[in-house]
Amino acid sequence: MLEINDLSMSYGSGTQAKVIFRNLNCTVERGEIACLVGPSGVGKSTLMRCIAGLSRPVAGTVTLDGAVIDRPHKDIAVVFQDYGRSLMPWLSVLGNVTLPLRHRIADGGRRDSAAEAAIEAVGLKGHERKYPWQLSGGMQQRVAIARAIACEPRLLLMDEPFASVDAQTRAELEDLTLGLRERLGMSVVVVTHDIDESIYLSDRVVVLRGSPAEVVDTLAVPLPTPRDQIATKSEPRFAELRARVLHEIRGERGAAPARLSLVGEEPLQRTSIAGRTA
Ligand SMILES: Nc1ncnc2c1ncn2[C@@H]1O[C@H](COP(=O)(O)OP(=O)(O)OP(=O)(O)O)[C@@H](O)[C@H]1O
Repeated sequence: MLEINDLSMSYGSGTQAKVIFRNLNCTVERGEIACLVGPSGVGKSTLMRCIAGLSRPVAGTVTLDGAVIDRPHKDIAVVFQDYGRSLMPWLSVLGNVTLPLRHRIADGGRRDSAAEAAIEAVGLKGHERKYPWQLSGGMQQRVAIARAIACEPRLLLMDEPFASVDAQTRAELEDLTLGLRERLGMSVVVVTHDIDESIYLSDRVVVLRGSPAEVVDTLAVPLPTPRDQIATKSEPRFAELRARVLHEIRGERGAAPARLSLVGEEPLQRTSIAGRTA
């Protein structure tokens, strides 16, 4: 559904040009959650901006169901880390969620209904008339998620969405994201620094490393669904995947745990950087 084809991106020009990534390839299937992980500064947010159509790559394409994305697209919604800056403090919860619908749904009643449904879906029913500053950080991020899903996107992009909330709220928002994907069937791409989170949320973890960055591995996550914060994270395969992702991020590929295929019912599926089974 989402295809990243030979994507190259750099900042600056001439001798000052800094190449962030070159000829990057990756795919995300319909209804799949993929997490992008990698060292700080590797280019994860830059890649997300290209996928969102907010930055123009210097070469290559991003396509959504075959259509080239070269500007913001109505079927792609973005949730950023900093809910404090992405919500409008002078608008109520309902006003914030309604905002992007103004250009899409002409009828005010229908617009409010769509926004109210999204607010209910993120568990904020009853808070419609409050302002962002009257809500906790986790609730504000729920408003940002409601605003994103109110548009019924085919692709939801989340850039370190839970980095600014406490651990308990983070776990709740992870489960909310999994539930929304289940209900709405959209594809989701998440940038996260939290390796446990990347495995818990993902169908696939995409590891970026290097300068220019490369997709050094794409790991299928064959953990049962629905996921559970305690049961899933207690699985031996969860610990194996965590070790594997950490090794990949650190560039210790040769040191990846040898027990991978010995624990659990099935060996972990390994896919190549193009997403093909290796
Ligand atoms: N607008 C810009 N102009 C010039 N350089 C930039 C710009 N945005 C990002 N960079 C540089 O591009 C590189 C990749 O940045 P990016 O924010 O994409 O990395 P990241 O992997 O998301 O980092 P982090 O995990 O720390 O958020 C960094 O060296 C950064 O300094």
